[in-house]
Amino acid sequence: MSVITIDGPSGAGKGTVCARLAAELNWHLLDSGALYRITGLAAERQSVALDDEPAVAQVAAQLDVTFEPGIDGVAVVLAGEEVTTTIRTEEVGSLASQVAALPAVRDALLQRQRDFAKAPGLIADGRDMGTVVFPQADIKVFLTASAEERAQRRFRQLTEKGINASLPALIEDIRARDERDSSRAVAPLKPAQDAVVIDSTSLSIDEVCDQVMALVHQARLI
Ligand SMILES: Nc1ncnc2c1ncn2[C@@H]1O[C@H](COP(=O)(O)OP(=O)(O)OP(=O)(O)O)[C@@H](O)[C@H]1O
Ligand SMILES: Nc1ccn([C@@H]2O[C@H](COP(=O)(O)O)[C@@H](O)[C@H]2O)c(=O)n1
Repeated sequence: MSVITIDGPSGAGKGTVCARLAAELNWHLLDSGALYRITGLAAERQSVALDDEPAVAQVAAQLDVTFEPGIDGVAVVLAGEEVTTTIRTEEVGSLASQVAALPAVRDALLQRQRDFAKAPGLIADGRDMGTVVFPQADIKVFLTASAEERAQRRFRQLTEKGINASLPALIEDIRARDERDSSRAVAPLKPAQDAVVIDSTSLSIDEVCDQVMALVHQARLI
């Protein structure tokens, strides 16, 4: 059973690339950010203060969540309610990065993430997949891009959905999230020592996927 980890900052293209690779290889997919987003949302809905670490960790440990594959992708169902779109908002992203800074929350989600590793293989998307969750992964990629390019991508993504967005606000938000994710004491966002760094600032999605597939062939995983 092989594992490929793709870590990196928000908007670098991890989710897009991981989904394509998982489909192409017919492997399992772990969107670890979704677990932190769901934890943030569940804590807020249960009126749990985000700085109450034991209480938020309990929310994380007891998440009543299912991932239901369908024609339009994977539906996320929290306590019987579909929250697929809700968890993708910038607001929930911010809740996620707050709860993700709590060590007890990360501990509570660790085994749930490792349980996604099943034959024939797993593509794991996150911030600490190669450093903490799957340190023995066969291939580790750190996918990055400039903050301006990542904000532009997010801006296009939101305006295509008809959602009003401000580019300067998105740049600021992305920088704040990078700072929070990189400076936290536990599992900070950083490339694993043995990661291959891919800067996608001027690469297309296809070019990034081709580079990762070249690593897959080089490692003879398929
Ligand atoms: N190389 C690329 N060139 C242009 N656009 C891209 C590229 N990679 C991804 N995108 C677009 O950028 C947006 C963000 O990509 P994606 O959601 O995959 O990033 P992410 O790293 O998973 O972000 P997050 O961690 O916040 O979920 C999407 O609209 C996607 O289509
Ligand atoms: N392995 C991970 C994944 C995510 N986070 C935190 O969750 C936030 C949301 O993640 P997305 O990938 O869905 O944008 C992210 O900003 C991180 O704070 C994490 O800590 N570890």
